[in-house]
Amino acid sequence: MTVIDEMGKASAKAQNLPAPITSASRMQTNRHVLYILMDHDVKGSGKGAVIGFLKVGYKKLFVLDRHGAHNEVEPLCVLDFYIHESLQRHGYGKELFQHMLQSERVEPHQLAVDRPSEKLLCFLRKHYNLKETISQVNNFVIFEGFFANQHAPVRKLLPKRPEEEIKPYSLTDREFLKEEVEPPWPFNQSHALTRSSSLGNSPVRGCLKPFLNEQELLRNLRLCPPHAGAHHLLNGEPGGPAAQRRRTSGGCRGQAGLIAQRSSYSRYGNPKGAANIPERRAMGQEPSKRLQDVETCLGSATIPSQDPSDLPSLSKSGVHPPNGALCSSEEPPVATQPEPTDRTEDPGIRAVAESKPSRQGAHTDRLPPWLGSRCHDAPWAPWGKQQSWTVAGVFHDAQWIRYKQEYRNTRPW
Ligand SMILES: CC(=O)SCCNC(=O)CCNC(=O)[C@H](O)C(C)(C)COP(=O)(O)OP(=O)(O)OC[C@H]1O[C@@H](n2cnc3c(N)ncnc32)[C@H](O)[C@@H]1OP(=O)(O)O
Repeated sequence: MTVIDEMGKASAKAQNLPAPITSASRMQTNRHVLYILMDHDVKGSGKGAVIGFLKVGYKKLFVLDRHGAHNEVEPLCVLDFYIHESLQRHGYGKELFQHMLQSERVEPHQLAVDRPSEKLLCFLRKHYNLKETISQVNNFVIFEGFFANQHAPVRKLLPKRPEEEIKPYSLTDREFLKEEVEPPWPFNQSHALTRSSSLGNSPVRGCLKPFLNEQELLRNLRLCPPHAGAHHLLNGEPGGPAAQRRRTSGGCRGQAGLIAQRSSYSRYGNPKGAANIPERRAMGQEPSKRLQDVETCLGSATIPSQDPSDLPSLSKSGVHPPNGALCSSEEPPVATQPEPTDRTEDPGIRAVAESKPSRQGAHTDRLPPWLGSRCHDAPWAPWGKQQSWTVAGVFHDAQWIRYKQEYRNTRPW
């Protein structure tokens, strides 16, 4: 394994590659074949010395023929080829290559070569008269005669349209050298989980972005399927109040999606969660209406729950309700009535307490607007009553919400 790793490094260096494409570990995970040329007579350790190596393997490729038609083929590919610097141009390369051709029973023109170096092109021209290449859109090079007597089945696809660019969808072994682009949240999560699981480790979360920007937030929310409660809004007349609501309901589809969003929003971003709004306001950045809608909606989806039986004791012991509103030990906390907006009227996107508090609070002026909106629906307002909420159109009782709170830790305060 050490020998293979060292050979891979030397080859990468000779080709100016940033990282080796041949290593013992990679050989274990694919079905490539490594031909190694050894000098057994070399003096020294008595174990011989490696002169060079040639790595080949079958790969599914989409290649263009002379007429520009796509062909799905699975040829034998030359993937890596290296002869030690001190021994190049001594005929060792030819010896190794010839052995491979015989062993694999292929003709040189049937091969595809993965991004050949100038030296290799000279080598193939000199020894095998491979001069004429057929242009490809990927990194593989094929030569004239490739499509004659194909040993592998060739499946013709529709000829490419001239105005369209063909994507290089044949992966090369050198593809990993390109910078890996991480898909946006939440797709990166499943990727991270899969990768770590395949290694036999317990799943490790991928990097969650500390704060989703507005565009990402809206885009991700739109991925959630619409819930039943929002359908009547979606069917409303354009331009009317229903259309106004449609914007908010569209951004907050699906309860599960809401909660997932909320989690990442508070846990990995600003510890205050939605408190980004006033901060941005202070910085002169007014969040857009849509974002406010979404954020309020997210806040609503994680309404602080209280088991009704706990509420009086909370108040008596002087513990403040979780939204931070001050309250006397005698009186229940008072909710702030937010500015009436279309979103606070929207049953599909906000949590609605069955019994709404009627009084306006004097202590909640320090609360930001979205907390006010939650206060309005404060579940602890009518003391001792059994509470239930409709979150994003789905009925939930206090126990459920409390469970969610405790086990998900999505409290924004
Ligand atoms: C898909 C891939 O693997 S691409 C990467 C190919 N590998 C490399 O570029 C690594 C560096 N190069 C090498 O390791 C070797 O030069 C190889 C593997 C390409 C060829 O091995 P060699 O043992 O040198 O080949 P061999 O001695 O049999 O044939 C020599 C011929 O190869 C070509 N060649 C070898 N070295 C060179 C060079 N420095 N410049 C130009 N052509 C060269 C020439 O056609 C040469 O013939 P010539 O000497 O008459 O000009």
